[in-house]
Parts: sequence; C-alpha cells; structure tokens
Amino acid sequence: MNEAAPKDYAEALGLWLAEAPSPVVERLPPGEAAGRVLAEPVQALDALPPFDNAAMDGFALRLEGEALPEGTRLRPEGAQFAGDAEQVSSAEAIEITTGAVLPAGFDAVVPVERTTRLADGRIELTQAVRRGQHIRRCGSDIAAGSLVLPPGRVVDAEVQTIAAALGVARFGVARAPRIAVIATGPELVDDPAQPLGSGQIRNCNRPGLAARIRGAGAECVYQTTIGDDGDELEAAIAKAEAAGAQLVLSSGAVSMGRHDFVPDTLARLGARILFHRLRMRPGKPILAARLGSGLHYAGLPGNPVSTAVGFRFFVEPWIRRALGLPEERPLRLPLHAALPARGGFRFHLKARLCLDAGARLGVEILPGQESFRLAPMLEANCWAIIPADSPDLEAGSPVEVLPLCHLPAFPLSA
Ligand SMILES: Nc1nc2c(c(=O)[nH]1)N[C@H]1C(S)=C(S)[C@@H](COP(=O)(O)OP(=O)(O)OC[C@H]3O[C@@H](n4cnc5c(N)ncnc54)[C@H](O)[C@@H]3O)O[C@H]1N2
Ligand code: MOO
Repeated sequence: MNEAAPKDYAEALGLWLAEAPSPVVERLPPGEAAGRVLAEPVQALDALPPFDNAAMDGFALRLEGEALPEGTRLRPEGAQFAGDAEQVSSAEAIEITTGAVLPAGFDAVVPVERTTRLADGRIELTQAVRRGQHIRRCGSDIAAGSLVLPPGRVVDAEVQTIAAALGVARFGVARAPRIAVIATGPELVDDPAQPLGSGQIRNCNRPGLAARIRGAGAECVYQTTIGDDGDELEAAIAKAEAAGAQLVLSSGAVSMGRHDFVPDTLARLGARILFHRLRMRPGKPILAARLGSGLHYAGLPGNPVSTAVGFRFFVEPWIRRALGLPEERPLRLPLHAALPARGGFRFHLKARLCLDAGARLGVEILPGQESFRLAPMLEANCWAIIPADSPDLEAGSPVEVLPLCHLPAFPLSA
C-alpha cells in the first residue's frame, strides 16, 4: 500500500483522471436518449422552417413596391391551407392559414383581423401592409447544413424537440459509464421495515450513491452491502465486474480504524493505489485504485457527506471524462459573510446561492458543516470550495462555487 504523505486535491485528481475512460459512442433514437450526452455533432440536413410560410391566418398578398396603403382593396381567389402542397396562383390575394406554404409571387401576409370583407367579395386593408410581413422564411430559424448541436450537449426537452423538427432519426451519444456501489459496515440496515438494533444505523450511502450515479448521467449496474470483511469485499468486486462495472465505489472502511479493511484488501488483490488520504475535508481518507483487470476503484469515506463530496469531486469528474464533457468551471461569487481561515486542508462547504438586499448573487456558507450532518444538505444548492491555506476571508470575498451535481439545471459554459 502507498503510505506516501497526503496529496493535494489537484494532484490526486490529475492521477485519477489520467486513467479515466474515453467516451464510447452508441446510437439511439432521440426519444430514448433523454439525459444522455451527445458524443457526435448533429447537422441540420433540412432547413427550419423547411419552406417560406405564413405566420398568421389571413391573406397572402402581392406587393408591387415596399408597402400597400391602408384602404387598398383586393380580390382574394383560392386558398392555401397548412399541409396543402404549394398552389400556383396568379390572384392578387389568396386566403392562407398559419404554417401554410407561401405560394410563389406572394410577399406579405395580412392577418384576417386587419381586413374587412366588402359586399362584392373583395377585402379592404384596415392597416398598411409592408413587404415581408408575417412571413417565416425558409431556414431563418436553422439553415440547412448548419451545426445545430455540438458534442457535449445534454439531451433535454429542447434538444429532443429540435431533433424531431429536423427529422433526426438517431443521436450518437456517449454510453453511460457503468458503476457499482458497495456499502461496507456491519452496522448498516438496508430494510426500512427492520427496527434498528443497538448500534445499528440505516444505510443511506448505498441508495444515495445509486441516486447520484443516475443523476450524474451514469448507470448503477450493481449494488450491495457487506460487513467489515475482506473476503466479502473481494466477492462483491467480482460480482460488480461480472455485472459490467467499469468503476466500483465503496463507502466506509478507508480510515484509520481496526476495521478499515478496504486498503488492505485492495493491496491483497494486487491493486495499484493511486492515492490514499488527501488534504481535503470532508473526504480526507478517500482512496483511489486500479485493479489488475483495469477496474477503477474509489474508496469513499463512510460519513455520508464525505461520501457525497468524494462522489462530487472525484467520481463526477471521472464520469465527465467518460461522457466526453470538458472540465467544469466553478463560478466565483462573493461570500455573504466573513469566513475564518481553516488551515491546510481544502474544504468543500455546504452552501447556498443567495441574493443580497440589492438582488446581487452571492454565496452563504451554511451552519452544520460536520460530515455526519445530512440536514443542511437539504438547504444547500451548491458547494463552496475553499482552497488549502486560505486566509481569513471577509464578507464579499470571491469564492469558487459548483452546483451540487455536475449536470445543473442552468449549465454555464466558457
Ligand atoms: N483516528 C482517526 N479516525 C478517523 C479519521 C482519522 O483520520 N483518524 N478520519 C475521520 C474521517 S475524516 C472520516 S470521513 C471517517 C471515515 O471513515 P471510514 O471511511 O473508515 O468510514 P467508517 O468508519 O466505516 O464510517 C464512518 C461513519 O460513517 C457511517 N457510515 C458508513 N457507511 C455508511 C452508510 N452506508 N450509510 C450511513 N452511514 C454510514 C459509519 O457508521 C460511521 O459513523 O473516519 C473518521 N475517523
Ligand atoms: O472526510 Mo472526513 O468527513 O474529512 O470528516
């Protein structure tokens, strides 16, 4: 086992990501690709709108010049409805509905409510009409041949709508990375119906990690709970591999206690330890390794917030690599209140974006930062990152902030 001095976060992350997998492309119909990340660009084969068409129900008109004055009288002949093939018409006006092809030679649309119908069947304009008004031009939304969706775009409702509008039959998306969860600890109870015995607690890291995996765009292919036993861990790792896992996450048993058997078991299995223990909190005892089979392993500390931090700051960057996503860029936001120096560790603090009296965005550090406290996580909507050896910070000092999940509701890019 590598007992080298604790590494800092950046160095450890570099070691870990250097071995992360590259994206593997699979082709899916857009309807099945929700939440997936595009691995290939999407080009518009057709223009959108695909033809010049009316934006209003009314009449298509021919204009000699730039405008027709109010009071002009025109005789409509025929009709062009949405879904009709383009009519050939030499009339001075033709009835038209929203979305209908604008027949050749017509260059404006007047809404029906801007006309009055005369007794002789003609219409009279109650307002002047300008050339081009109420016409949606072919390709004015998306030009044929243009790049519509770059790789790295998450497939959401907007992407699915545009893909359908353009007739995209399949997306090339990154295959969801396959991850397994092994919760360790004889104190853990999985069944919510089971009353807790003395010394027992409910297992929240196993379902919590499974949910984080799904939310981060990966797939949880196997999950189990084991006692403090190396043979059980070895068997669980074998099952995770058989289920197709590329990465195994364990929670617990990586610290200094007599039952912290994960590092020794990995050493017995011949794993290469990339790092163990970092100058960061929560998550100080985190361990990363690579097994001989190529399986990636992250030993996350058992305190639930340490598990969450290990996931957010190591597993999610790994998932981003496997999905072909670029490195995240934290926001820099002013602290709502002063924050005393915290020493030589990098801290990930439960935090909340907030507005000051002038409605300016800032970040509030929440009370209850210990890594066993879950309740503040319900208040939190981001992590504030305080680098190692930061001095006392005054209110208003900028700090780096990342959302709770790497796939946020409001993605920001460079
Ligand atoms: N002498 C030292 N003791 C500890 C150190 C240290 O440096 N020296 N580090 C502390 C830090 S920091 C952390 S974090 C914890 C992490 O320890 P482990 O990863 O070995 O985790 P456990 O001891 O197995 O569990 C810690 C804590 O979390 C609870 N737990 C574990 N798994 C789950 C689960 N699936 N669901 C809910 N809660 C879970 C467990 O019951 C313990 O309370 O070590 C400190 N100690
Ligand atoms: O990871 Mo421990 O939670 O640093 O407190």
